Amino acid sequence: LPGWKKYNLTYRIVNYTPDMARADVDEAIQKGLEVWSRVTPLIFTKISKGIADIMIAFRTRVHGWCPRYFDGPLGVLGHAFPPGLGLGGDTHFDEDENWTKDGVGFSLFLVAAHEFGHSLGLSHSSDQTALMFPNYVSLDPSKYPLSQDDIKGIQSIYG
Ligand SMILES: CC(C)C[C@H](C(=O)NO)C(=O)N[C@@H](CC(N)=O)C(=O)NCc1cccc(N)c1
Ligand SMILES: [Ca+2]
Ligand SMILES: [Zn+2]
Repeated sequence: LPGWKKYNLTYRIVNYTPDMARADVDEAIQKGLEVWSRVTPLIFTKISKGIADIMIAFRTRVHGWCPRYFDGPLGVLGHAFPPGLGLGGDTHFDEDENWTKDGVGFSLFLVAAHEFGHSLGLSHSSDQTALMFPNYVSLDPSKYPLSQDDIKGIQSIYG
């Protein structure tokens, strides 16, 4: 199965976007993870140093040893690697985007929830109502962003 072999996962926010208050970034990431932990036995624990299962960073263009790169404003908003050692689970957000809590720009919460779907083993869905649909649809973040398709997908990995 393409998932993690454990339910207790750690995450670390390696750096912060200047677009938002740190507390708002922490909250958006935590809520993005909660979207998935609500429907699975998964437990996420935040650590502030060392190597976490899910390393989260804001990057631009070619960055570090990451095999994928970003494309400036718009287009690709983020990418995440499927479960595994090293880069596995890691999530990068394109710092050339305008990240926001509830204003102009892209909702960090919504994009994070989508990326974490990848970090947990999901690929894109053709269901237009799914969070894992390839294209960003600015849903009202307060609404429950998971569709039945998302729930079926994640529960097929983490029973
Ligand atoms: C080929 C991939 C590296 C594309 C990349 C993605 O899917 N990352 O997970 C991405 O950033 N796709 C954009 C596509 C776009 N510019 O509309 C996106 O918004 N993905 C994040 C997203 C956020 C929230 C909801 C949904 N459905 C998708
Ligand atoms: Ca971009
Ligand atoms: Zn995606």
